[in-house]
Amino acid sequence: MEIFDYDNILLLPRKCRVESRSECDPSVEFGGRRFKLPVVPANMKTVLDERISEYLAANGYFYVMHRFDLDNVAYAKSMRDKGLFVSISSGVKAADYAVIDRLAAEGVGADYITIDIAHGHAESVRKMIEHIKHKLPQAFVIAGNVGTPEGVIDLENWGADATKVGIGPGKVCITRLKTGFGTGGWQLSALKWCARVATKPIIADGGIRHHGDIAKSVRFGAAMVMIGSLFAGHEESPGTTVEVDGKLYKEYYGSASDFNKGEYKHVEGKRILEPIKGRLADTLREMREDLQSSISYAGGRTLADLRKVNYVILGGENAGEHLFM
Ligand SMILES: NC(=O)C1=CN([C@@H]2O[C@H](COP(=O)(O)OP(=O)(O)OC[C@H]3O[C@@H](n4cnc5c(N)ncnc54)[C@H](OP(=O)(O)O)[C@@H]3O)[C@@H](O)[C@H]2O)C=CC1
Ligand SMILES: Nc1nc2c(ncn2[C@@H]2O[C@H](COP(=O)(O)O)[C@@H](O)[C@H]2O)c(=O)[nH]1
Repeated sequence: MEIFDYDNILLLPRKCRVESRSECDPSVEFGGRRFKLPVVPANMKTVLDERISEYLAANGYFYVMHRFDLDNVAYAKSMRDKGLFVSISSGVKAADYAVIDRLAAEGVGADYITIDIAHGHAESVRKMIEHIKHKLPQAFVIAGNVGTPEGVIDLENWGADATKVGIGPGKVCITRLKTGFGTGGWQLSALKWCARVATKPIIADGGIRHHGDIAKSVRFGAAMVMIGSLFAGHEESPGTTVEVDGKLYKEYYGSASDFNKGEYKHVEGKRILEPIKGRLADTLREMREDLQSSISYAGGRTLADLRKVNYVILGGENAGEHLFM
């Protein structure tokens, strides 16, 4: 199997078919809605809050609200009151079952539910998918995280409508150091490996460091790309602002860090400081422009055209040119 990651792959251009990059359409259909970008901010406390999720939903972007220190039912009701779609996260504990029961009993429902646990290839996830499908059959269920084709196949067979791939490639992740497991360092080839067996959409989760990595994720099979660090550190971001040597930073911490958990138990995440990088809307605009450029280099007009390009692996024993998947 080829092993590579975002920083040692480049996509190869094909003859341009547009006169302007504005003709390239980076929008994507996902779970019955069309979104402006195949990108979703990570469901983490220092990446988004209620205000950011409202902004995203109201402006044509996909979002997944985090599930930490949040009343999911009250949150879902407030989104419904504003006429916005509801996309929440769920764990697999008793309290999470109670949330699903209340969403059903109170008629609030949810449009998207992301079951988001560290080791998502698990019976606990099978049971939660089953429960959601029973109580809220209209909800689009995203389940993860997994890092192997076996994980994708099982989650799909258990009823997940999309799977989330990525064990430990995140910027604030320490899973591979603490446990010796994961897709950190080879996330892009793990995505390719998983996409080969997937029959439903995959969300590539973690490891995105540059906007070009979004196009690379789509090339190797992602329908949607989940991003933490590039979205943390905006003026609107929820993390605490910290000043170091006259420069402003925002904190960005892992959901499995002691900062998120409130205790040092099964810690698999750390806290870092992200330099403040301006307004979220500007980053989203630049991501859209960059992805339009990517599509033009692919010789295409839509996101799907990115899947058609060849690529080269730079350096290492897998180096060389590759024709299609
Ligand atoms: N993508 C990634 O690489 C990772 C992401 N995270 C993120 O951190 C957050 C917290 O994750 P998590 O701790 O799972 O969520 P929860 O604290 O909600 O735990 C979920 C359940 O899964 C169990 N569990 C967690 N890890 C394992 C494991 N390795 N083997 C068996 N059971 C397990 C927990 O039990 P118990 O605690 O008793 O074991 C608990 O019952 C999530 O948002 C998750 O996505 C965390 C680590 C890696
Ligand atoms: N191993 C851990 N992974 C985590 C933790 N908190 C979040 N995450 C994952 O990281 C991505 C974001 O990655 P980035 O490279 O874009 O910053 C996020 O979506 C989760 O899947 C954690 O504490 N440990």
